[in-house]
Amino acid sequence: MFQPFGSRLAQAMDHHGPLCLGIDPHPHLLNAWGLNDDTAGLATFSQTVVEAAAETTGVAALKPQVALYERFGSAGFAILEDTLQSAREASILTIADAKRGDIGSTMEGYAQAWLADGSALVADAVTLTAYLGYESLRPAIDLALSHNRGVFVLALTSNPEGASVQHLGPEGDSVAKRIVDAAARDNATAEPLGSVGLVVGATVTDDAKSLNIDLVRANAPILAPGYGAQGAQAADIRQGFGQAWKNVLVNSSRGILQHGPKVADLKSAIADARKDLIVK
Ligand SMILES: O=C(O)c1cc(=O)[nH]c(=O)n1[C@@H]1O[C@H](COP(=O)(O)O)[C@@H](O)[C@H]1O
Repeated sequence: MFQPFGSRLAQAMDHHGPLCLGIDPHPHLLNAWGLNDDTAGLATFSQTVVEAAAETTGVAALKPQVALYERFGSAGFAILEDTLQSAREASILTIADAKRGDIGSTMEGYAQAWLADGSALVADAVTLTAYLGYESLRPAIDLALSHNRGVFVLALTSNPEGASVQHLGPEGDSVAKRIVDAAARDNATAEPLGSVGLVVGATVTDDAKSLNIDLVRANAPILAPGYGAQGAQAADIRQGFGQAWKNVLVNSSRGILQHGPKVADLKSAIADARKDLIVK
């Protein structure tokens, strides 16, 4: 793992395409897969998704949704650790979707949990929220960069409520724009792609334009959830991101997971999504 996260992700996207498969073990999905909503069901679900991703070309990264493990307490975290480990063994990049954020001194603890060598929960990258200010995330950003890992900072989220905070600010200087501009500074010299990623929902690309946000200059991997279950369509996402599309990692969770529990069916859903997202 000698290359920066941004380079490793760029390589994975060149090979697999732009799909990030979210591992979101919702109770209703466990039930639909014929599993109990318990830790045994959680473990089977998670291992099946990793197996499907490992057996096919098309998944540039796996993004386990931490909340849906956390609901089982320490037993859920143990399964998350195993899931991250299995993905590592299959050489698939992992993004822990933990959405962490805190004052700098205690942010260091979250950074150690998700980004430090040897931590049981270590992932290639973690999602962060900058509500306490972008610079409060510095311990995680610095640890990520020094350990060839990455972060994805929420900028413009896919949910309709996000605008009530993220669009605030004088014209041309919204909260979201400030976050993107701050990431751009951290990524300024990185090639081919920075390791300080941004989350920009696939459903809100119009907002990025109207808020005058320059996603190309950010030189950031852009995690774009909203494809599939939240309704964003591939052609609109490509068009919406414009020149920044080459840096976009499109997440789909329920849209693909609903095709389980058979590995073969998950693999064909992955192949369909890949085909849908890639323009030849
Ligand atoms: O950080 C995220 O991944 C995220 C940010 C965002 O703006 N919107 C969003 O949906 N997500 C996550 O992306 C996944 C979307 O799942 P599906 O709607 O089932 O594809 C969930 O795990 C969400 O928590």
